[in-house]
Amino acid sequence: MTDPKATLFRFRGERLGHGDRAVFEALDLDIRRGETVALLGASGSGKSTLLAALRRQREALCAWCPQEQALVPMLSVFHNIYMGGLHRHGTWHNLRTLVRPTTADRDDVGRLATDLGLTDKLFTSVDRLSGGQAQRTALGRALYTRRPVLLGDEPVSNLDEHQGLALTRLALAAHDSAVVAMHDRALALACFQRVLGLRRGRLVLDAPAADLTLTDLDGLYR
Ligand SMILES: Nc1ncnc2c1ncn2[C@@H]1O[C@H](COP(=O)(O)OP(=O)(O)OP(=O)(O)O)[C@@H](O)[C@H]1O
Repeated sequence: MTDPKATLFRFRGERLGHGDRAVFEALDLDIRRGETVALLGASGSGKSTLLAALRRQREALCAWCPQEQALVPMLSVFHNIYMGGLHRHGTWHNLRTLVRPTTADRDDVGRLATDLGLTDKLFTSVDRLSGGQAQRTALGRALYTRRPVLLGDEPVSNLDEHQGLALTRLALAAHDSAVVAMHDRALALACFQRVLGLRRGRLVLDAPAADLTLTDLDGLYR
């Protein structure tokens, strides 16, 4: 991927769904490298289905932050974030980290935890975190993969407005490209270049965020 405008994701008349059930009957969509895309639409409109399909196209490039988080509750914030970087180390290093992390890894993950406001929770197990703290841990695990394309499914939905804005900016700054599903229309317009709007498995809006107002987005929820 040397061309900064190269196509990153491409769908042509594609059917996307779950087993026999089609969510998108015939999706046409291009997303180029370097774009930051907010994915909006009412619950059930197909955002997660589309994100999963994007991930299947470019799995090795994608930092994945799923809605269901899939954290390991009995392990610490440190270990859950560290899991995002398992692929960068050998099996022995990863096993050893479970018991006794190196200073270098503690510092590396610790810096990220500080950016996420989790410094004092670094060695707290995830089952003792608030919903927002757990969500920040899941975002940390995605950031720690250090892959160039962020795919996020409502990654800051449990955070207050200010923290949601700050951490969205932090996450976007750490990636070349991003596609992030959300319900916060103001966040979409404030942080992303392009907005895609879905309604019942159809792409009904595709426009630069700079050309849109909050009112333009209301139609997606009617
Ligand atoms: N595993 C599944 N099996 C069958 N149908 C599914 C599955 N997951 C989602 N669906 C259906 O696909 C449609 C789109 O769901 P999807 O999760 O993509 O929507 P969404 O826009 O991400 O919703 P939300 O905002 O609630 O997360 C819905 O009608 C949903 O019921």
